[in-house]
Parts: sequence; C-alpha cells; structure tokens
Amino acid sequence: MPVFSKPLKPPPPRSLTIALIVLLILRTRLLTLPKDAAVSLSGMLKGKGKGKEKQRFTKEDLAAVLQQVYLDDPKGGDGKTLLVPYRDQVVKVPIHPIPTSKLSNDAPHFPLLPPATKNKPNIDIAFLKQLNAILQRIALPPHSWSGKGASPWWRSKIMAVIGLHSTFLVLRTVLSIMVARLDGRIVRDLVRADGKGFMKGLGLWFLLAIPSTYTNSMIRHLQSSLALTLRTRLTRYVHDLYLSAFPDLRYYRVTGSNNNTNEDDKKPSTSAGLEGVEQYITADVEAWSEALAGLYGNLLKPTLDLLLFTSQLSRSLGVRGTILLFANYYATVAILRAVTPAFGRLAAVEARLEGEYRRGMGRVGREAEEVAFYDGGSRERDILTKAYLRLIKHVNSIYKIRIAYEWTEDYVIKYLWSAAGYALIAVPILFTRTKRSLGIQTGREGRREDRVNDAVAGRTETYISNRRLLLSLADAGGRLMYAYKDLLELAGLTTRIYTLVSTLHNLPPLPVPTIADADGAIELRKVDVRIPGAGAGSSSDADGHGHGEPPLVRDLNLVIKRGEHLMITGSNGVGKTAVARVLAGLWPTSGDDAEVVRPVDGVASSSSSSSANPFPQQTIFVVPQRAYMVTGSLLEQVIYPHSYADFVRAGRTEEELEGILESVFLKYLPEREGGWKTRKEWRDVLSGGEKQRMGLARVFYHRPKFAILDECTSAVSSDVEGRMYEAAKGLGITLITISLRPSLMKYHTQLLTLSGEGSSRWTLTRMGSEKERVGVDREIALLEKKLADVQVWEERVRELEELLSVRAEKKEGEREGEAER
Ligand SMILES: Nc1ncnc2c1ncn2[C@@H]1O[C@H](COP(=O)(O)OP(=O)(O)OP(=O)(O)O)[C@@H](O)[C@H]1O
Repeated sequence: MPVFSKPLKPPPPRSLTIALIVLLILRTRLLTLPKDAAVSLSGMLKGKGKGKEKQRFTKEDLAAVLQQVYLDDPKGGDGKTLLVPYRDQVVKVPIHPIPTSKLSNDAPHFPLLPPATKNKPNIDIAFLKQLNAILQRIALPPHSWSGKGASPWWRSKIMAVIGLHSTFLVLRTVLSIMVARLDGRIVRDLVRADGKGFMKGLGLWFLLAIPSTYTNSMIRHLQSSLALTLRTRLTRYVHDLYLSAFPDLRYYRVTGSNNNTNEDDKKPSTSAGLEGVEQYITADVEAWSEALAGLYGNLLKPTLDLLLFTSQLSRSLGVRGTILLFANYYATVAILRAVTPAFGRLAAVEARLEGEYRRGMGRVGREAEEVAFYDGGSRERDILTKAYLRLIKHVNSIYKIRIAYEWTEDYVIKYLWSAAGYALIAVPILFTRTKRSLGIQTGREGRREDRVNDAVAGRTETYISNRRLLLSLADAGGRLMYAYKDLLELAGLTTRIYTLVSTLHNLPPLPVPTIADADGAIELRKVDVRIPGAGAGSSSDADGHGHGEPPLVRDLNLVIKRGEHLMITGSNGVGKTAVARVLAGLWPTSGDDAEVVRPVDGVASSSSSSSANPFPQQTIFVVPQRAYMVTGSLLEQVIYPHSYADFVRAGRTEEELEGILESVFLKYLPEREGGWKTRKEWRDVLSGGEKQRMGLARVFYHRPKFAILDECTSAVSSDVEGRMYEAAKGLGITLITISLRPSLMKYHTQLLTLSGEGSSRWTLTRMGSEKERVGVDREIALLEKKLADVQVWEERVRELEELLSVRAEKKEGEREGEAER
C-alpha cells in the first residue's frame, strides 16, 4: 500500500527503550574486551603471571625490566611474553610464533603473480583471489596461531570486532529510518498546529539523538579497532615469515633485483626479489588494513541503506517509480565506470615511489657520518629531492585525474540523484494519486476545513520523510561510488601485500649441508662458488643461480678439521667472503656433485644444575667485515644474538663478561659507558676498532667450534690482534680467517689463495707445524728487516754515483781546458 496516502506512524517508544538497552549491554561487553595488564616489577622479573596492581616505575626500574625483552613460557612452550613499555608501566603481551607447519601449508596458496597482473591491479578475479588468500590464510585464519590450534575462528578477537562493527552499522541504518520518520512527524504536527504532538516529537528527537550519535562514534572507533587488528595480524605473520631462521633466511635473500620485469611477460619470475621491503611491511600493511577496514564500513552501510531505503521508497513510489529508481542506479554506475581512472595501479605506483623516497632518507640517516666526511649533503639533497619530486609529481597527477572524476561523481550523485528524487516524489502526486486519496474530496462527516488541513499535514509528513529518505539514498549512492574508488585503491594495495607474502613464501629454502658428527670437520667437495642470481637473464636454475658467468671459485675442495686453522687470501673482490658465505650456508653451492659437510651443533647440557648452559655449542660463528651493533644495552652487544633472558638461563655472569672484555682489550668499556645496562646507539658511540673487538668478544662469549673472521681485525693494532688470536685458539676455537695481512699467517695451518682475474682458480697450501711456522715467521721478519735496509743501501749507491759523475764532469772540463790552451 502506498505510504503517501497513509501517514507514517511515529516510532514506538518501546523500540527506542530496547535500542538503548542493547547499546548499554554492548557497551559493557566492550569494556570487558581483553585488556593489557600492567604488571609489578617484582612479579615480572620472577616470570610470574599478571600482576593486578598498576605500579609506576622509575626510569631505572624500567631499564631493568626492559633488559629482559621477553619472559619465556614457564611451561617451556614456544610462546613468550613480550614486555612493552607503556606510560611508565610495562605491559605484558603474549606472543605465540606461527607454527612452521602453518607457514608451509600456506605457501601453495600464494603462487607468484605474473608481472602483467602485478603491474596492473584491478577489480577482477585475480584481485578477489589475492584478497581471499590474505583474508583466509592471514587475517581470519580458521584456527588461532597460538599453536593450540583449538580455538574456532568465530571466537577470534577479529570476528568479535567485525560482528560488533556490523551490528552498529545495521543499527545506524535502522536509526536513520527512524529519524526520517520522526522528522516527518514533527513537521506534520507543526503544520497541524498540534503543540502537544510537536513537543512529544521533539522529546523523542532528543532521545533518538543519544543512540544515533553514540552509534556514529562507535562505528568510527570499531573501524579503527578493526584496522589495527588487521594490521597486527598481518604484521605478526610477515614478521614470522620474513625474519625466518636458517635454512630460509628470507630477510637476507628477499632483496635481490628481479631482472625479469617485462610487462608483457605472463609467466611469474622465479628469481623475483623485492626492493624496499621495509615500505611493504610498514606503510603498505598499514594502508591496506585501513583501506580494508574503511571499505567494509563504507560498503556495508551504503549497501544496507540502499536496500532498506529503496524498499521503503518503492512502497510509496509504486512500480513505475521503482523502475525509474533502478534506471537511475544503472545510469549512475554506467557513467561513473566510464570515467573512473585506474586508481588501483595509481595507488600501487604511489606506494612504490613513497618507498623509494623513504629508503633514500633512511640511507642518509644510517650513513650520516660518511656523508658528512665527504660533505655530501648537497649531493644527497639532490638525490632525495629528485625522489621526492617523482613522488609528488605522481600524487599531483592523481589529484588532477581526480578533478574530472570527482566533478562527474558530484554532478551525478548530488544533482542527478536529487533531480531524480524530485521526479520520483512527483510520480505518485502527479500521476497515480486521485484527489480522493489526497483527501481533497468533500464528505458528509466532519468539517471540510479540518479534513483538508489533515490531508495537507499528512502530505507534508510524507513529503518530508520521503525527501529525507531520498537524500539519504543519494548519500548512500555517493558513498558507494566513493567505495568503488576505495575498492580500486584497495586492489592496488592488496597486490602489493600479496606480492610481499608470495615472494617470501616462494623463496626456496637454502640447501641444508650434510651433517657430520659433532667433532667432525667442515668440508667442501667439488663446490663452485657463484653469486646467487648473477646472470639470471642468460640462464638460471630454480635457485636463481646464473650459469652465464664463470664462478668466482671453481671446483673447490677443502677440509677444515678441528684445530687446523685456515687463512683465505687473495686480492679484493676475488671471492673470499663468498667462500665464507658458502661455508656459513648463506649462499647455496653450485656444481653437479657439490657437497658441503658440517658437524652437527653441540648438544645442550641436560644437567639440571642452574649453572649448566642450556644452549648447544654453535658450529660456525661468523664475525663480518662490518661490525654490527644491536639495539639494546652494552651487555646485549657482547651476548648477541642471545637475549638477556638466554644469558640468565645459561647461568652466565657479568664477571665472566668482564673477563671476555679483558681478553679483547675493552675492559674499560662498562665503566666508561655507565654500566652493563646502559643503552646507547652503539653504532655511533664505539670507535671502528672497538666495534671490531666487540665482534671478537662475541666469539669468546659463544665459543663456537669454528669462527670465520672476515677481515674483522683490520682496525686493530697487530700486537693486540695477535693476542686475541692466541686467546681464541686457547679456547679451542678453530679459526677461518679472511685477510690480506701476511702477519696473520703464523696463526694458521692452511692457506687458501684465490687467484681471481676471472680464472676461478685456487691453491691450498699447508703451512707445516707451529714450530716451522714460527721459524718461517722469523725468516720473514729477517728478510723484511733486510728489505728495509735495501732502501738505505740504494740511497748510498745513488750518492756515490752522483759523486762519481761530478768528478767525471770535473775531469772532462779540465781536459777540455787543456786542449783549448
Ligand atoms: N650480493 C651480491 N650481488 C652481486 N655481486 C656480489 C654480491 N656479493 C658479492 N658480489 C660480488 O662477488 C665478488 C666477490 O665478492 P667478495 O665479497 O667475496 O669479495 P672479497 O674477495 O671478499 O673482497 P674484499 O677483499 O674486497 O672484501 C665481488 O666482485 C662482488 O662484487
């Protein structure tokens, strides 16, 4: 029955009361959502459960707490409790790593994208597949990651947030309809001059305003909450995937150049690398989460509005009006689709350019001192300005493209829809209503004037209600169109997130070396050492090994037994560090029968005594050329990569660390820097030589079976270097030294010389017993001394020659004088 002839009923006050009660219940539910608990210092350091009292800490207390980043799971599981400082308090956050089985099950769901799809994101099947994979496997997994695998997906926090968010979205639409009706009723009472009805309507209006405004703010809050939950889920997943241990080491291998970027290429590239991973993991994940959370609201609410308002209106508009309404929808979609630019691709390009600019800024920050020494500020400024301008030009071009789009959109949504609205309202009045139904006919009963007044009031009420519904409809249509644009942008961001996850998943794990018994030797058999991915354009295997270029070292055979120290030498760029990378397992080997044999890591002590070290002795520990300093305290520099909790668990002591620092001649450091717990930017605070010695201190702390020292003492004086070498050997550590310093030869028993110049050749020389080496060393010293004398002798010879030539000239002159006479 058409609404027009039947004035709308005022909202029943009972439904309002129910709505208010529901809101109150929801609010109480919200307040009881899991909260982070502040914990007391003592409870935390003892590793006990959550303390209830909120205790404020002094700076020193906080530093002590932060020394321990994690509390381990008391039950010995994988889980940890992360200690996060928050407003002078420490918040405990339980962390459960994603089981590796889940990651390997997920991998087949993330096949690599062909470059054509990667470069042209759109709203299509490919986009839906990517979004589905991310949502199904990462954002809303059927089981929690807690490792228990028991909690059903519908009980996860994200589902609670989505459910609550959806409830409020529906509530808002219901409230909008109630407001539209009440609006009409108030105006009707006004036209009727019904003061009592008007005041009642106004009272209801204020009452309705309470849940309406509350609903709006809750929708905003829940949208942010949803975005944050999505971001946390994705970030945690990517962290676990990216910062993976051997044999994956994805953080190390993911940044490689992808030579195969032909846009028309339909096949995914196996040697794909990602430039600017940090942009993907930080900014893109955030933007994606916000876009998705926003889109959910922006899509659900207007769709609901559209459905409900259309059904409300179609009742008053009749068949013709409803057909007109749908024709209007169709025309709008057709026009806007025709003028919509490729927002997905534009968003993806913007994210990439943003990443390039951000990376450039980070590089200057990291290398500030080097840049300052060169006074390279203006050069860096030019590079960064160029990157910034590229970004801005792109963003500007998007803005320009948007002018035409938004102009059309506004014109269509605001004006076309309003005009259509007026036309639709006019349909029942002008074409379908008889005068009788409009209340203008004469009758016997009642006064005619009253009846006319009632009819006018009824029409006004219906007009006001319908107009409000139509305006809301136009607004819903507008938001739906904006949502279409947002959807395109989401497609661009989804492609980037998918690319990140699929690239990480598709990095083949490094080959695991053959394991020998714990006291065995390290062996390389028929190994070709190649740069991974080099020459991928010519020909490459599944590991991205280029076979177009000769290897750095060919057919390398090497046995390093315990106690037989090896020195690797050769000119710069010849491949010495490359050999170390193969030994440490960072680079895969190549060659048909190539094999790497490594002894198994030592066994952890099973003794229950508190002083027993629960960590197995590492087989290989590498000290790289560039000393790396970790964020944390001075103590954490020495024990890296162990944490403070590991240090405590292993029963190690600060006295022991003092002894270690003494053997690397850094005993003064704790006192100079204000104690072991001092936190500083150690990369800047320590000198080059100090950083190198700190690298060696780590070797003394971990006492591995083999230590690869890659020119890590180049800034240390020879005598100190020698004493450190002797100390390391004294601890039973077998040294593999990469160096160009002949003075280090005496500490080794084998010498591997790489020939270079593209020959890929090498020679291995045994250097005899220690006594012989010391003898050779003495001879070298003698010869070096003699060589130093050679310069003095040469100088003397020159003097003598000069003397002789002066005399000869003198004699010649005398002879010529005599002849003239
Ligand atoms: N990730 C990489 N990508 C491309 N080329 C690489 C990569 N790593 C090393 N190379 C190249 O491999 C060659 C050997 O490098 P490596 O670091 O092993 O040299 P090195 O002998 O240790 O030199 P130096 O004495 O200068 O440290 C060099 O030409 C280097 O440019």
